[in-house]
Amino acid sequence: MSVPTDAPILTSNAMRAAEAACATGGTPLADLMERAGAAVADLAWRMAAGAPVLILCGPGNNGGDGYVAARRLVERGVRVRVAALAEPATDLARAARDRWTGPVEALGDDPAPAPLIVDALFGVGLSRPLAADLAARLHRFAGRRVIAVDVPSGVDADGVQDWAPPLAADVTLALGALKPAHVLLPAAVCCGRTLLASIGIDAGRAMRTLPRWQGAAPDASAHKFRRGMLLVRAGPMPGAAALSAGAALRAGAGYVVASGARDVPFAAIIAEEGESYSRRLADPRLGAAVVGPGYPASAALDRDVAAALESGKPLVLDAAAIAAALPGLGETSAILTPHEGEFARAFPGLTGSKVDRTRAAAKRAGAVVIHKGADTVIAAPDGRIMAAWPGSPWLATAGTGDVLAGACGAMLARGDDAFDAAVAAVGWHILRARAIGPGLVADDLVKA
Ligand SMILES: NC(=O)C1=CN([C@@H]2O[C@H](COP(=O)(O)OP(=O)(O)OC[C@H]3O[C@@H](n4cnc5c(N)ncnc54)[C@H](OP(=O)(O)O)[C@@H]3O)[C@@H](O)[C@H]2O)[C@@H](O)CC1
Ligand SMILES: Nc1ncnc2c1ncn2[C@@H]1O[C@H](COP(=O)(O)OP(=O)(O)O)[C@@H](O)[C@H]1O
Ligand SMILES: [K+]
Repeated sequence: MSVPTDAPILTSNAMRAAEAACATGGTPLADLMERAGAAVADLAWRMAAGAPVLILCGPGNNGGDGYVAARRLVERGVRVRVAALAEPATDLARAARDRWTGPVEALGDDPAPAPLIVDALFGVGLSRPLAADLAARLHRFAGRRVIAVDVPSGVDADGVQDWAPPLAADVTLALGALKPAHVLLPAAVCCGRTLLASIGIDAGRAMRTLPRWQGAAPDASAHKFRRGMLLVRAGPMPGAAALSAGAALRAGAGYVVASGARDVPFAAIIAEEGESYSRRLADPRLGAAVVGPGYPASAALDRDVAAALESGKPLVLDAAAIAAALPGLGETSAILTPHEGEFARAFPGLTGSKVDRTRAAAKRAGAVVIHKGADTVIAAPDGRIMAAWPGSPWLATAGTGDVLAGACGAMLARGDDAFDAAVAAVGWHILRARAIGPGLVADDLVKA
């Protein structure tokens, strides 16, 4: 499973708007469909490697892409059959169908499978779950290699509904831009490897997949304080703060103070008595502070969060510190790092896809939100979104969230904009997890 890095993502509505803008700008929609179908054909030609191909066409423009691909594949000498669910229902699809000169079988007659199936039944226009009889028909193709055109048919492209597609894809070719379904669970796992055919649409930069993390080496003028000084506040489970502090050093902070933690992973971490916390917050060299790792809700947490907010420093707020800080967050530059349960508690009543909910939470809080999980979504209050699918499933182990909070602190302490800091920290976290792989424990992210 993979998606292209630093690639645009559009919802179905935004896609239609981009499509319309293209048409207004002088590119007819038929040209877009021709480019889409050509890209599908090119991929199918490579994947078929000489074997026959069966293209399943739906009634809309997704089906239109299928007819174009069929024509293009025949031109390249591939043995192609087409099976249609229904007659084309749009002018574009009808025109594409009319230029396909081969026979069209009926999907309802259960056509024989081929080694490669191209699923061009439904794309962003799916308006309800697939009928049971169609799902049963598609199940019969399971086990063949499958290319999904735009999205696997049956998936809600916007990622709001968790409808399951009957036929998971080996490769999904996203058209114009990725859609939320390519980066959100449960659909993302059904897409296999997602590729992007940009087909000349201007997809903007508001919502994207994570860029590959590339930590720049410190420049010649660097010194420890300029690289960022970070304070990590320990709670009743000081091991969590120790992991955060260690991660911050590894992620590039120049100077890390752990307040109230004794057993820190590196001698280079300044482990201080908890009493010096408020004094440290006032240190003019301090770039940022982390509160929350290993610190359950309590009056003490409330006091520590209040002191952190009072300091005016950029903050990383994790776990119970998120809900504790929200009422007083004001203009504080902050990154909030909830997992699903913490998110639901801190931001009740939000609906829509994980992207919609994370965007709304960032706006409500006026802070950057890293909504963690296998399909991590990062949102800024100004609407910027970054989707981190697929991370590394080896991160599903205790303490890795503490490591992420520390990495966020390092990026904030060096002066990054909070959204850029969150993106860099998530990228660093995933890259390190992938490098370690099987058997990863949170300490490895810090020590390895
Ligand atoms: N964006 C771009 O730039 C480009 C987009 N392109 C392509 O267009 C695709 C979007 O096309 P689209 O809008 O025509 O919708 P599509 O997904 O084909 O399906 C709609 C049809 O399905 C029907 N229908 C819906 N649900 C159903 C169900 N459960 N069971 C049965 N029927 C159902 C629905 O009927 P209705 O809901 O009205 O009953 C309607 O007839 C996009 O994904 C991409 O592949 C490229 O060609 C070029 C550039
Ligand atoms: N299945 C998964 N695939 C990829 N990343 C995951 C998965 N499960 C959890 N993660 C990541 O691991 C981290 C876990 O954080 P969290 O739940 O706060 O753990 P802890 O509180 O024990 O430190 C997050 O960065 C999350 O995105
Ligand atoms: K499809």
